Amino acid sequence: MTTTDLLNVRSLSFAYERRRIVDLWSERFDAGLVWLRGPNGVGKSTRLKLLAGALAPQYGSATLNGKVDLLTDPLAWRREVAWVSAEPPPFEHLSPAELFGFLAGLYPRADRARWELHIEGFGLAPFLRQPLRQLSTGTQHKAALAAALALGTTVLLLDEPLNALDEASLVHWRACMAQAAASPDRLMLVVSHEELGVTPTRELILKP
Ligand SMILES: Nc1ncnc2c1ncn2[C@@H]1O[C@H](COP(=O)(O)OP(=O)(O)OP(=O)(O)O)[C@@H](O)[C@H]1O
Repeated sequence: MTTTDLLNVRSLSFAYERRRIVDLWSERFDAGLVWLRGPNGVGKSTRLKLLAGALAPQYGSATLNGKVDLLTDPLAWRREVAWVSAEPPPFEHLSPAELFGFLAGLYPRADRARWELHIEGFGLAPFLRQPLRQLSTGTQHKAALAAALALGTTVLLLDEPLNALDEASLVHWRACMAQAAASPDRLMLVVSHEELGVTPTRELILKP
């Protein structure tokens, strides 16, 4: 019997100007929660950006479920992959509710009921109608996480998701990661310098 990897990264390469940061990166991922680790500057965020389609690789590609290719099917790829960067979320003029409404129009399996559960879990109800730029760093981050978690994508890429989360939000976030670790058909790929607080399906440690 042959099995197909959920995510197959093949020789992905990227250089900022002339400095090669990601060099022929090949990796196979199954479903679950993967903790991507490594020292500062090793290229963790750059890898997430490449997989998110936010940076274009200079060589190599990646395939989802043996079907959707990063380079040749970029629109289908984007519908299957959500990314929350370590930066404040884009569209700072939108409120958390508007952010989800906007993203829900782009992702075919976005689920409002699931989003509402994360709004409750992260204690975001009082902030739903305020522009993101008026919210605290942690609240903006939670709004981005709540939206991303509800998009129903096959892959969720998260860069330092534990940053700026208060204790109550960490409890909810850890429950989300534990659920991701048990998923049979979705991948949550997390870059974090902090301990996750749950057991990942796999740890992937990058070396300089
Ligand atoms: N826009 C850019 N232009 C030029 N170089 C960049 C740019 N963004 C990142 N780099 C460089 O690429 C390298 C990898 O950066 P990246 O952010 O991917 O590392 P990281 O492993 O996520 O680091 P950290 O743990 O500090 O977040 C670093 O040397 C960084 O200086």
